[in-house]
Amino acid sequence: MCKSHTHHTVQLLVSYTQESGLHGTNGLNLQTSYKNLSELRHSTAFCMAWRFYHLTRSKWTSSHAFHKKNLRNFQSMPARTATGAVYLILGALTIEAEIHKRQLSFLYNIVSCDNSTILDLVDRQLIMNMDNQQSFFCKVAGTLAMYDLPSIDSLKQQPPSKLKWKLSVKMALQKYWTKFFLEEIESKTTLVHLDRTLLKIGSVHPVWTSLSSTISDVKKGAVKNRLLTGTYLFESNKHKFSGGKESSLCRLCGTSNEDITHFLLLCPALHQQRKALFSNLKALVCLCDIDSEEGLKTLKRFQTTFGNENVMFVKCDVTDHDSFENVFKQAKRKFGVLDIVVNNAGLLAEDNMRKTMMVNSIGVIEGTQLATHYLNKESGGQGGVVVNISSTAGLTPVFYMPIYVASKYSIVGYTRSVSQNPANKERGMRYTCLCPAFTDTTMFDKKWSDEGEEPPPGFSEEEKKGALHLIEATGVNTVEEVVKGFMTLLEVDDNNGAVMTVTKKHGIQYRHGKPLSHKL
Ligand SMILES: NC(=O)C1=CN([C@@H]2O[C@H](COP(=O)(O)OP(=O)(O)OC[C@H]3O[C@@H](n4cnc5c(N)ncnc54)[C@H](O)[C@@H]3O)[C@@H](O)[C@H]2O)C=CC1
Ligand SMILES: CCCCCC(=O)CC\C=C/C=C/C=C/[C@@H](O)[C@@H](O)CCCC(=O)O
Repeated sequence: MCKSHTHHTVQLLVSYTQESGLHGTNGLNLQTSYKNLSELRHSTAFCMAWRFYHLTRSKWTSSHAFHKKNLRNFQSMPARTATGAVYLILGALTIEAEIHKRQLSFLYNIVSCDNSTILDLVDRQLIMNMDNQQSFFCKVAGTLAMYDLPSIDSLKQQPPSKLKWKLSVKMALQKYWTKFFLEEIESKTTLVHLDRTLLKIGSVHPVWTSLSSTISDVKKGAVKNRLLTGTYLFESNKHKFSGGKESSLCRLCGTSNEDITHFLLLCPALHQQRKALFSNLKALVCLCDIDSEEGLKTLKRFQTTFGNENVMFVKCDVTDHDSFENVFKQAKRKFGVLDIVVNNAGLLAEDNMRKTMMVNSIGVIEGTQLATHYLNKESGGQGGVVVNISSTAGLTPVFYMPIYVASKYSIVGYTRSVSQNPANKERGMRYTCLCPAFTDTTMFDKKWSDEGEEPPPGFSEEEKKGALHLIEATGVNTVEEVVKGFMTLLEVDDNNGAVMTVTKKHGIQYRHGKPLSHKL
């Protein structure tokens, strides 16, 4: 069969097979489906031909495109899906790698055979033809180098067992292409919900392996896959893309805009499904506060929601190193692994400069250092995220609370600086900063809005007036609004160094743009 004939025949065969029911959404388990197609493709003369012939650039390009399209179709992924995700989720090799695999197997067969005529021919080729780009030996030498495999000479001198060679080739190909695609998807914002640690060429992502083969389950898998790869179209996307012509309201509940947060966490119409799914998830929370009375009240509430065993309270003073470290020790003892630390303790006491700086500034720095030690991959942790609670008063001067402002500015500068540490990547650490404006909490006491009350300690009547004026101008966040910003900081995993404000007027905003890589 001539090579163009082979190429065309294989493309046709594959297309017919997909249309005749091999496709995952027709009810056949996707893994089985992909395996069958690979077998089919490999059993034809396709690879036999390709391992020797020099294909034209356009044939290569069309083969790559054809192969990728097949993998996308299998997984019901739209054309806009990031290439790396198409391969990594199915764990599939590229067509180039498939051909390399066969090329290397063929090489092994000839260099390890005991036919002296063939071996002489190999020697002659190695002397005469290594500069000829079209020669099999020249090509295969390049393939060996690409995958960091032993040279032809060393293979000839000490051929490993066939099994060992097959295994080395498989591992080398998987390693190379996993790295290649992980690098390719690193900066893809559409893939923020995809856990990189589950992606490996050679193994199928749980989004496919966790499904049964029923048609409805395979279809659900396709939706999950689109959510993971950022290609699912929510009503809010349709609204945006249609220039406002289509509604952004969720079709299930009809009350809020449909985006990923609404769909996964908030939509009341999906409450039952969520309850069933989330009941298996454990939210392990360690609360700590200097005020044990309030702390224990909150513990009770959390126990009702998350279960007695999943929450704990440790009394602590964040200005005291040992007291603060004790929280990390106790939490680690009970829960095993720590992955999120929120440095939230703070106070407003303009009449006590030292206390303000100790709690709001030193306390946060201490908490960040302890978190780095207890979460860090290099010191036995699994990596994680630190959220430091500053304030909009950490970004703008406020004349009547300069000490509070100083303490909150320091958190922004400190968090942005530690986030630039080049070691964070290896350590698996990221650091973020949340800056809410006035928010309806205990700290935002009645005295700020009630004209009849005395000004708070450390404030004159004049300063209180200034505060009320500012509060009126900026508005007061609800706790839920701040929580939404907080959850976004936790969930978006490429936001190391992010500083987020939450204000009544503008909602969630990132400040300072995307953090720059280390500038010094
Ligand atoms: N409520 C608001 O308008 C805003 C608050 N923030 C910040 O949010 C954080 C939380 O504040 P809120 O919930 O509003 O106030 P809150 O007063 O309810 O919470 C602060 C907590 O910190 C604890 N704390 C104080 N000193 C401590 C110490 N030495 N060791 C351990 N715990 C200590 C307090 O006991 C209290 O439970 C604070 O850092 C605050 O500065 C930021 C912007 C706006
Ligand atoms: C009253 C209870 C305690 C106060 C706790 C706070 O931290 C509240 C925030 C304090 C001051 C807020 C100032 C807000 C200023 C606005 O102009 C704001 O919109 C500016 C935001 C700064 C920025 O985006 O760069």
